[in-house]
Amino acid sequence: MTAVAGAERAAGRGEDDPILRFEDVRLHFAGVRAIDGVTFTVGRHELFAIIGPNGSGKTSIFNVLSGVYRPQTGRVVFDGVDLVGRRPHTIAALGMARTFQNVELFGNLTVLDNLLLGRHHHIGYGPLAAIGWLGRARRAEIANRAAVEEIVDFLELERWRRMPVGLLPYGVQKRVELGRALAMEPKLLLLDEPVAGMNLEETEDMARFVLDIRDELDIPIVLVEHDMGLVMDLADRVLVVDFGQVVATGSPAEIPHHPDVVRAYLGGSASEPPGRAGPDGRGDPPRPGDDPRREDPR
Ligand SMILES: Nc1ncnc2c1ncn2[C@@H]1O[C@H](COP(=O)(O)OP(=O)(O)OP(=O)(O)O)[C@@H](O)[C@H]1O
Repeated sequence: MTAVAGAERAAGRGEDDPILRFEDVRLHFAGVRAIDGVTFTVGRHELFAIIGPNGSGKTSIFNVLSGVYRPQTGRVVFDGVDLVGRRPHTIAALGMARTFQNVELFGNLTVLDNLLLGRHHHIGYGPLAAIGWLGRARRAEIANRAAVEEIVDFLELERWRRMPVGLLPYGVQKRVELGRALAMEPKLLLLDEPVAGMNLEETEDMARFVLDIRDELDIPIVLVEHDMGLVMDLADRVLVVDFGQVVATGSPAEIPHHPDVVRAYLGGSASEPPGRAGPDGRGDPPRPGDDPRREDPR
């Protein structure tokens, strides 16, 4: 970790000049209020987690951030640029990279080629130069390959670098997807359930890489994750949403004891200890389908 980044996080100074402002955003689908007036900021050195029961609006927030959904009202300001109404590829080019709940890679391409695809915003030359393999195209290609090799090194992917991604274990595929997002040299990384479906060893590896991205690469991260142990271990701050609204925002130490958070997860009183689906990192994490209160209209 850079000493500056750590000190700034500890002092909470990331919020004075946040990389991201999500301001009073509302996104409705017919009668469903997927996001209902949510506001938060993410600091420039921060690992910010979003948690909530199934159907509470987490993915919708990611989809608004990355331009998949356009909110009816509210502002999303990323590094000084208003994102509402911009297309996903424009937002990606502005420096917001995303991984998905399910692996979205080209299974028949090698690890190296999948990572190179993440560099397409950095190509910087036209088709003629590419056909002629002219100076500019050649230099860019060499630089892109060097950048990709650094990622291979950083994420410890050496032994699989020339293998088709489709043949690799699931945990490695998720790591390649993370690598492809890093290949974009993002200013902000959105991680959508990065350890979903992983075994313990793969989860521990992923946790280590996520922390290294924040601390060594100094890239701020927004994390949506059902694994509460992971969230409480990694996050600087946690936002809890339910029914599209903010329940609480606070440190991992504060959140499990927040009365409204306990109520949101258990539907019980604040004096009840967090239990099976409690956000304390001790109980089983809530899984898709766990929440009996909601029908998914999709
Ligand atoms: N495209 C859509 N059309 C209609 N309703 C939608 C759409 N996308 C999301 N919703 C609804 O918005 C609400 C929030 O859904 P969202 O997927 O954001 O929740 P989530 O917290 O990510 O859930 P999970 O933890 O299960 O992934 C749900 O009621 C969902 O059914």
